[in-house]
Amino acid sequence: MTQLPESYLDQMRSLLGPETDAFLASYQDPRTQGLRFNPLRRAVPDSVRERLVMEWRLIPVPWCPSGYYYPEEIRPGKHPFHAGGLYYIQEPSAMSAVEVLDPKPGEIVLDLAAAPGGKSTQIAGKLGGEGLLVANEIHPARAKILSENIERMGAANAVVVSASPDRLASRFPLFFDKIMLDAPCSGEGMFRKDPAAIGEWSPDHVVMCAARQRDILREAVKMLKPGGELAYSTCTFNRQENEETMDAMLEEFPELERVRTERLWPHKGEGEGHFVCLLRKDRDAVTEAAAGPDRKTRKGASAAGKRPKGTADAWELFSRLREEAFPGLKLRQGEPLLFGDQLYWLPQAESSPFQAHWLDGLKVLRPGLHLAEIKKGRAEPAHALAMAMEPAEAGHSFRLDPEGEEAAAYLRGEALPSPDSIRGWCLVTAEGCPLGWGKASGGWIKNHYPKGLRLP
Ligand SMILES: C[S@@+](CC[C@H](N)C(=O)[O-])C[C@H]1O[C@@H](n2cnc3c(N)ncnc32)[C@H](O)[C@@H]1O
Repeated sequence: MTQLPESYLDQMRSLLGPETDAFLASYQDPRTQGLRFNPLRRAVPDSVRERLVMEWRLIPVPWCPSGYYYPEEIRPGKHPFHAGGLYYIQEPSAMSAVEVLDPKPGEIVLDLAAAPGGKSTQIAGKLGGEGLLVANEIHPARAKILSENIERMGAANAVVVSASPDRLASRFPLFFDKIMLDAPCSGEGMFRKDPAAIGEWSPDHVVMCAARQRDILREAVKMLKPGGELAYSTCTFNRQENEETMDAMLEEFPELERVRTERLWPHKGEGEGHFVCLLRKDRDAVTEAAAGPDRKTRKGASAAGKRPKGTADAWELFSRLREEAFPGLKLRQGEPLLFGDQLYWLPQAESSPFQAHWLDGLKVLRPGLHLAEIKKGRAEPAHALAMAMEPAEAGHSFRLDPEGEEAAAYLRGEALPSPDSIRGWCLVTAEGCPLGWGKASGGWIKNHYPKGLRLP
């Protein structure tokens, strides 16, 4: 491993005292690998997960009930269950922050620095389809990966945007019950996993990261409802970016209180380093901002019962497709929304309506669940819809053995032979996990697995 900078070693000695040797010795340990099962895959029998736990020698992660360590030689990212969103591969310590935030079904949650989506997909799993997740990532290319991961895991009630924190704060003052801020940091906890990160580290970089974190936190506080909770996390060890950043926020915002702080250390548990602190905003906090986004419904904005004509026509075409191909489809509270020729289902939380025009002017990667592409006089089902469905909702589901050659062929984009009796759209599944769409005719299933996702 690359030599650690002397100033970093000094910092760790003053932070850890007599524990420093044990900490430094942990750099010689192999890095840990983790995966987290997706609670949204309700149709997958428990026996399937139990079998994987046995066959892959998975060991539970103590701080995350759905998390497991897996041995280095297992390659879960290459298995069809990964494409089917049965689990998300995530560094085990990183699973702790959402457990501390503890989102509940029905809540309105923001993940402010969300790509590639470890914490967002964990939040979506805990919401269980009820409530709303706004997942934001400032860098557009990373936001695309975030959106793909949210789609793969079948989260129907997630909106994905790419905005700076101040831009988002001006749209959503006092709107969120819970906020996750997994902040950009100096990444000291990643040195073992990613030795290249060592080269980017310097005391000045720590100072810059701490200043940036405080700027982002100020915007996060503006978006938190009175009584709401904010989990701040980093994968770094120094006090400036952790305790001192929290102290500065508590001093600046008297309406905040510290609920709990957790630190995970590589020499004390199995995993890289992580810091998490949960802050709560006083229920009676007096704020100057008006609660919630601008509530005026603008002309042309979608609102239940007053759909613009384009949306109404697209919804009609989608309804025909739904009747024919997935009559059992259950959509939670929400409303249809047409973006160009793409039809989405804008999710709604019971406690607070979300209006489409609040997204105007923001870079939106996904204004909710992508239902269909509208083509001339017909609707074609979206891949995201397949991933958010259970097999029982589809008119036809075509079951593949996840270990078999046909599942691999489907994920490579190949057509599959099918019984003559099946015609039309069918959901391709593996042990209750959706993989994507196929369209059957004449004894073959035409492959509709997206080209960009196909495996070599
Ligand atoms: C630690 S990573 C987030 C990891 C993510 N939460 C997960 O669990 O997969 C921090 C993210 O913050 C983003 N970021 C960088 N600068 C930012 C800024 N000024 N405001 C908001 N986010 C920023 C980075 O692009 C990066 O994706």
